[in-house]
Amino acid sequence: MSCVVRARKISFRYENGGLALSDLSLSVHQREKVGVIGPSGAGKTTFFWHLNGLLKPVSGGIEVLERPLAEHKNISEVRRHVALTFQQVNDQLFCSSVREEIAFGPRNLGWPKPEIQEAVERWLAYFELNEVSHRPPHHLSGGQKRSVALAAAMAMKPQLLILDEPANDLDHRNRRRLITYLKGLPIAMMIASHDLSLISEVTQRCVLMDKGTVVADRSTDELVFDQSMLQQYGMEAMRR
Ligand SMILES: Nc1ncnc2c1ncn2[C@@H]1O[C@H](COP(=O)(O)OP(=O)(O)OP(=O)(O)O)[C@@H](O)[C@H]1O
Repeated sequence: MSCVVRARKISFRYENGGLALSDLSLSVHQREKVGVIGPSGAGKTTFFWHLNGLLKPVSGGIEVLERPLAEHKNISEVRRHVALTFQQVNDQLFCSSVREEIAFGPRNLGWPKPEIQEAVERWLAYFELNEVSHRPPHHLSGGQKRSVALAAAMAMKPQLLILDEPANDLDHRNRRRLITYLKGLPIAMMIASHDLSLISEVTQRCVLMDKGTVVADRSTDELVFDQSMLQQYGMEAMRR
């Protein structure tokens, strides 16, 4: 099966900072759902920002759909395939209505009107946003904002959806809804979260990061219950 994204030995250092990524290699296949866990500061967000070109590695390389990032026409093309949703959902919403927010990406890509309309209707329905479709995203609840950000990402038909702490600000009911939505999306996904139960419900494979690199890459069912492994990295495993 071909890879949606492949990182080959990437390293990165922030200005004035230490090494945030160190020789990190990882591949994700089409339709594969992968959890990314690790202690705070392990480099999860930094890694995600490399996958759609927001940051560039100082060494190593990233391939999207089997082509190095530099060989894609431009960075917008990469971001069409690899949709990143931010930890702070407010950073992602800027249009005057939910409808506009979902239409923004497809419109920017120059899609014909009927296709844009179809994408908007499809994702409004999937994320149960019809009732708020004319409201400004900034006036919605945290759960609804999260859904709008996901709908806007999905409207561009990405091959890989990257979610950074998607359940951060959600109450129980909205967290349950999010899990159902994510399980139903038939595309590759990478989810960074400290919520191991969410990771175990949505993903089949899980990588553990520490100090900017991958220290374990196993089936989610094994890794999230591995008390001795997770304890080494200051994390608490799930209990059966
Ligand atoms: N803008 C920045 N400038 C300098 N150092 C940074 C910057 N952003 C992150 N870092 C450092 O890079 C390392 C990796 O941070 P990153 O946010 O990627 O980790 P993380 O695993 O996503 O953490 P968390 O689970 O808390 O979200 C940390 O040591 C962090 O302090």
